[in-house]
Amino acid sequence: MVSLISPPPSAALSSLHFREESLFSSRIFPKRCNQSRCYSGYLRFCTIRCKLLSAKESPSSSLDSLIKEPHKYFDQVIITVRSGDGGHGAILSMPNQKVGKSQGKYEKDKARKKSSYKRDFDGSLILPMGGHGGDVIIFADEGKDSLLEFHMKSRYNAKRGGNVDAMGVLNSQLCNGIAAPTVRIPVPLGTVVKRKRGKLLADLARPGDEILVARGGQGGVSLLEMPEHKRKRMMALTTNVMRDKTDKVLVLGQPGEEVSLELVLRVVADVGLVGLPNAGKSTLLAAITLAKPDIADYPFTTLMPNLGRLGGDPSLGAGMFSSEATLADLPGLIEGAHLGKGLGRNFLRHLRRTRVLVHVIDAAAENPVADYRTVREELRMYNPEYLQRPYIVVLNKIDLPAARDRLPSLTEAILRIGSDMVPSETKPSSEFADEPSSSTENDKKDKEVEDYPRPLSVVAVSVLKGIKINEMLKQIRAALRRCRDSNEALTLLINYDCLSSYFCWKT
Ligand SMILES: Nc1nc2c(ncn2[C@@H]2O[C@H](COP(=O)(O)OP(=O)(O)OP(=O)(O)O)[C@@H](O)[C@H]2O)c(=O)[nH]1
Repeated sequence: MVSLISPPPSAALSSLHFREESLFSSRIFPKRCNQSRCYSGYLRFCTIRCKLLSAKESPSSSLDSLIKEPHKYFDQVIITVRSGDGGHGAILSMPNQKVGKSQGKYEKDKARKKSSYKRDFDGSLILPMGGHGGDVIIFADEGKDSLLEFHMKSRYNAKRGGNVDAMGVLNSQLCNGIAAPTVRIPVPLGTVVKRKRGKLLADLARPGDEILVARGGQGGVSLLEMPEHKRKRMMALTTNVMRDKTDKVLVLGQPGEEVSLELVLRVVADVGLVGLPNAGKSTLLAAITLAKPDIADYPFTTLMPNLGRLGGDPSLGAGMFSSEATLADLPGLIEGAHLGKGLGRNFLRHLRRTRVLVHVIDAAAENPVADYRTVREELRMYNPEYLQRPYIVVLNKIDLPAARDRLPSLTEAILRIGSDMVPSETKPSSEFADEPSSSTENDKKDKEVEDYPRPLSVVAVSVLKGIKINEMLKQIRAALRRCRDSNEALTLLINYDCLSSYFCWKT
């Protein structure tokens, strides 16, 4: 017997075992019980306890994995919501109101008062209804920044509506059942709500945007039960007269609906910072906004997008606020990011809403031009539309001699890459331009990259040492303004088109 209950291998299990043993010896088994029966009972007890413990442990272990790798979970989740059922109506009968001639004025008044039921504008009786079941609404809340909490709680149920609280007799005091409160679920700005593996329901991009995802059940109606000879007269007063037993289903409240939803967060930012790991994106964000991202000298310090708010440019006077913008610092991209390497694919979707991209390059790296091409290529492979966005290139770390010395040739090489085709015979003169074109395979790849527009500008900075930060800010704001202007022009063009087609149609 001792060998059978010898301590299990793992420490956790052994502590469990010894806890069981102490229970076994002290409380559960009476001293006089037969030994073999006691033991089998003990084993059964242990099994039940172990099952209970493992059932209790499982959520915490999944919680641990969430805490360890929040970047994998912060922007996508599946939740289930259920709206409340409607409350039930009631089956009522009319009270006896025989007012005899012998009754005095007081009794007559009382009887009249009693019969002053709630009536509609056309004089028909209003019978109480069961309360409406609670709706479920998802709304965009500026105070939220991730979907992580939905992994801990993924089910939301609204309450059912109240029943009509009646004792079976119609009277003027009867009220509708109480409507259940709406369950309002806050999500971060930029959350897209979809049916699980189904159609898109809403894109909650602005504060206050909301969507009703599950409508509460309607409350049941109340019915009047009448003897057959009185029904005809009563039906002139209300249609809710019960004719046969099958009508009773109308009294029951409608059930609520249950839906599984997929929530996907797409960060809302005007400017997206992209680049290889360690290029200095987080340092840049910290240098120009009040954001406090993690910064360290190793790749993938940034695990989740960081957001920062860029203040307006005071030199623009009243137009200062038009130069405000939100910046998103995304985790670094590496080659193969579009296929899921590194953290890339998880975050590339967060560029979707950006208007301008800032491509940060470590100018002191071994081959900054190749780094530049890698990131452009990853963007192209993920979504070619990303390469059509206006962007500026920031050559960072120019405080380091390695970067400073190669700055002119580096800038030139980068400005050569772009859709304003360089004649293929013209060999670039810079030290970097030769390297990727050494094989035909690479030639093809370069061509594809060079099919895309050139950067609006290339600025050399040191975000750590604060060198040329203002010049960079000027370029970012200029790019934003350019976007805004082109958007306005587009809107004007559309409006003009609409107007002209309207006048054509009129004439
Ligand atoms: N010398 C110098 N170092 C810099 C500069 N900017 C950033 N660094 C350093 O580069 C390292 C990486 O900076 P981060 O801002 O974390 O880089 P990141 O691009 O956000 O990196 P990931 O989080 O991996 O994407 C840190 O040690 C920074 O101090 C700069 O202008 N000059």
